Amino acid sequence: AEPGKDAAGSLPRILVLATGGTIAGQADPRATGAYKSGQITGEQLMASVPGLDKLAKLNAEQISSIGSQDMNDKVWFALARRIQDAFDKNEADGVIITHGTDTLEETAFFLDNVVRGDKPVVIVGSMRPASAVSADGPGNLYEAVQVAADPRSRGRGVMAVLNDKIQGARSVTKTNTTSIETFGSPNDGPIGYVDTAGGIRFLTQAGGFKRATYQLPAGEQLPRVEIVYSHANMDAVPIEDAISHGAKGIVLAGVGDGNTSKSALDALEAAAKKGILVVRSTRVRSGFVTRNVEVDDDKNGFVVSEDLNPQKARVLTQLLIASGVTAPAELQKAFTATW
Ligand SMILES: NC(=O)C[C@H](N)C(=O)O
Repeated sequence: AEPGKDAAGSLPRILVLATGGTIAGQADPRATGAYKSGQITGEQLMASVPGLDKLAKLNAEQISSIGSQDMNDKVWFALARRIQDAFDKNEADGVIITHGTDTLEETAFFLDNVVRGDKPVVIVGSMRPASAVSADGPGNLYEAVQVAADPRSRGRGVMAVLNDKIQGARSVTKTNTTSIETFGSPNDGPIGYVDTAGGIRFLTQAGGFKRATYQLPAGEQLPRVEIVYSHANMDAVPIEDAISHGAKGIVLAGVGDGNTSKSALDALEAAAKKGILVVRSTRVRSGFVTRNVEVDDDKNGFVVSEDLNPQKARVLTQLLIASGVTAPAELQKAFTATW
């Protein structure tokens, strides 16, 4: 069979789940420069890109129409359930999620941890609205379909496809506020490249790491986990605030190797003693937070986030709390990428 086609020569079936974002954004003709996310439906988006029908059989559904700065648990749960249902019933050979870029990495990581099976899930967005000069959405959409439709994409977890790069859910992060070259993987780089004319080149083996999968908690809500951002002259107030608002977990966006001031560390230690899951991450863009080097994690009862940035460490902390994991060794193991 030709690449992307099954033995019968039919095109792969790709389910497109639209959530909004700038990729679906449109400038208001009366306003200069400003635009509103989530104005164009998934159906319209797919119809606007020539040639997609030669790559796959596409079926678009609208899950939400929001800017991803408003992304929430309700949409996350709807996405996870719809994807799992489509895979379990063999309704689709791959899924594409159109999404805003602001929280794209968090949705990618959440789905990477809850969706079972090895069929491709691709998340795609754009930095410019459809109505902008040199809009990047159409090319990103075309490349997203190329990746989702390719059998070599199986067993790679959730992938972010933007601006010719294919990046893994664990490592991808937004690195620039406005540039179309914004998504990067500071620790390990992309897992592949895609070009609308030249096709796909993967740089890593499929199935490179086996992610755990967590059950979706009942209801539409993940436990409250706060991120506390450390800085010079840091005190305990933000941690005390998190505790007073019922946080079940606190992620430290620490300075350097996931560190913070003595008074803040003492407050985090007190929180851990109260049964709040404390995870040390870092505001630093690359590297790994190392256990028991600058901070005595064993004594304090802390977990380190390894290579996960604060916003992703928060997602995993929520899933661990929701799954009732409490053993320190199990909590720490969950943060270590097994590849
Ligand atoms: N480029 C974008 O998609 C930005 C937009 N605020 C969003 O995240 O939905």
